[in-house]
Amino acid sequence: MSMFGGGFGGPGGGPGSGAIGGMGGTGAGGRDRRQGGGTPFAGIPAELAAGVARLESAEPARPAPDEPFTQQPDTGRLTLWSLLSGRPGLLVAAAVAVLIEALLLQSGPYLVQVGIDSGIVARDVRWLVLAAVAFFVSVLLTAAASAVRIRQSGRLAAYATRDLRVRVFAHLQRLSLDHYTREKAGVTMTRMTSDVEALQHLLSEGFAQFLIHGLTMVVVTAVLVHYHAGLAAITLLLVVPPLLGLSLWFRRAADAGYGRQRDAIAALFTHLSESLYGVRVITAHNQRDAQVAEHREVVGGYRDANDHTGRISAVYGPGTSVIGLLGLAALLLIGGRMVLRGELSIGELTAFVLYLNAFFQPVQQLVQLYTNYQQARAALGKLRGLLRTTPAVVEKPGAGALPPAEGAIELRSVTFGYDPARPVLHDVTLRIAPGETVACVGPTGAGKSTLAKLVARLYDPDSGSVLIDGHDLRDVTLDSLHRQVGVVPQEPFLFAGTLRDNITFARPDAPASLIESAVDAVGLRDLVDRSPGGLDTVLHERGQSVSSGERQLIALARVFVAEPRVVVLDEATSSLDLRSELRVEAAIQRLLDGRTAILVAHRLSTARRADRVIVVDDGGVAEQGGHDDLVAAGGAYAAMYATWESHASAGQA
Ligand SMILES: Nc1ncnc2c1ncn2[C@@H]1O[C@H](COP(=O)(O)OP(=O)(O)OP(=O)(O)O)[C@@H](O)[C@H]1O
Repeated sequence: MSMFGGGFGGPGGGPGSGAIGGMGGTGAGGRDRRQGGGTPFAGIPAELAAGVARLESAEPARPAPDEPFTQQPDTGRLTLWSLLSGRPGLLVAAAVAVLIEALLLQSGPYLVQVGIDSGIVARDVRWLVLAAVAFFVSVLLTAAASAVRIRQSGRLAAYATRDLRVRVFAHLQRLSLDHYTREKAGVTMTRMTSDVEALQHLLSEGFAQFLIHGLTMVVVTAVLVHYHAGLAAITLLLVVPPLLGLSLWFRRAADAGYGRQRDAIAALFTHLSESLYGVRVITAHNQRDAQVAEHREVVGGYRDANDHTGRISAVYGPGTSVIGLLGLAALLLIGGRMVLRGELSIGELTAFVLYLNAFFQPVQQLVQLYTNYQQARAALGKLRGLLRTTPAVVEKPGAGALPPAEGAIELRSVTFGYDPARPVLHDVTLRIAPGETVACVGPTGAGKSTLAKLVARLYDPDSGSVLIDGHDLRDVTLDSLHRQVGVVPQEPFLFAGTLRDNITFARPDAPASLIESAVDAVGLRDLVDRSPGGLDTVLHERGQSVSSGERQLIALARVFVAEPRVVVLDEATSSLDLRSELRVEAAIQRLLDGRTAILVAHRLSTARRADRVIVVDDGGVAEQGGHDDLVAAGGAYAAMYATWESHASAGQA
């Protein structure tokens, strides 16, 4: 198993991801953009450079976040209110605009009544003109209030969701490898895309509309009572109880429905991301039709979830319409009789009908909004769940920095299992001297990579402790640890960015001379010279435009530039040609010079050159010693070596 295998789209860095290539940090390209060079504009023709610079200078500045990234778990609350109240100024401005808009909207029917009763019926043209002008002004004012409301609530939503996205992303950076092994990438993608968008939709439009329509209903009720208390009571009694009953049913049915819809979207994203990531394997194994069939199944699940929510909405929407129209019919009958009896003017009945209509319009809108609200609530629940996930590897509050390390490593009675009930390593005790290179060998799945992961503190032991220079890794800050322990994973991960971005990933401010010596030391000079833009050549996503051997060399250069005191290197098993293999080996040799190193050695040629070999088997260190001594001792290592040697010579023959 690869040191970083499983989980999130291949190799992943640990928390903080200091010298580690992986999930950690922003993409190399992103960082470079902030520094003003590199990726996006490398290779821009000179005649376009001025235009590009102009466009760049017109872009809004995005200052660094107020709060720096910390390793401490996120303990903040996540509620709709916490999202809304983050920018009180915008909230108040939007709320005031909502209030004005809702009140202005209600002036229409009243002005119609004045126009009819005081203008048309009383044959007074001045009142008619006055009512019409007032109507016109109120429409203009409503439009202005509406513009302010849309602008402010849009800004509020944009800020709130940006903060939320950054907060969840920071949390993802904090989570440790166990999370990425357990959780599917597609599910996390859904949290960050579809779920956040559902919230954004509610925050930008939904809440303001909720308030407008809610207020409208309250104001209209008051106006109806004012016009004719008896008529208002009869009408409302006829419509409100069935409306309430129907809404309660919808709430219950929708709750389950929208939760299911969120899960279905996550499953869809998961399948999509996995099949995109594995497209080469799918093609090579001729599984495209099977993938399509599987995707049809997953999409079918999503369709079913949508169908369910669509079905309940189809009952609720028309149901409320019917109730409203029946109410209007009853009003026409009862109100009409009152007009005939002279208890109500014709203008009042018209206004009453218009107001009742104005009472039902929000109900229709609220149905739609309620759907949005339910979706957002389901999304919020999922995001809250993600934020509550605690990393297995946490930094102690008040942990001190690991002082510049000599590089002495010690494992004291370490027991560890991914499932604590089934330990992979049992009571392992090991000391590695500063500057020593130790090669871990042993059967597949014996726990070699696990031992290396514990030294890089990608996991914590279940019992016992791991120490560097006598400092328990749990007592030092993750940042200071990862800066001094460099990890080269078995499958190096490259970011979409330039060669330089990838080499300086762990140390963006590395001096040019160090980058150049890293390139020479690991044997990347050929690649750099061959590439059209030299170090500024843009690599494709996940480094697909370079060979696997070159990816390994770049990963080695990355650690070289980071200058850690301890190197943990999970050697790749991929078969390189002899020349590449020799190049990688020479690069490793140079990288390890003067550093303490743990090599998970799959090639015994690597083990042969180490200061000490440890054979990991049966949950512990079965044998250890110098290569020659172990071969002479005739134990497990000697047997492995004899087998390897005979294969190697057969291969060469
Ligand atoms: N993230 C994980 N979750 C659960 N089990 C794991 C995980 N990673 C490794 N294992 C299991 O732990 C055991 C030790 O794995 P490890 O990767 O340390 O083996 P290894 O000796 O490095 O193997 P290889 O030579 O194949 O790289 C294996 O049985 C493996 O299946």
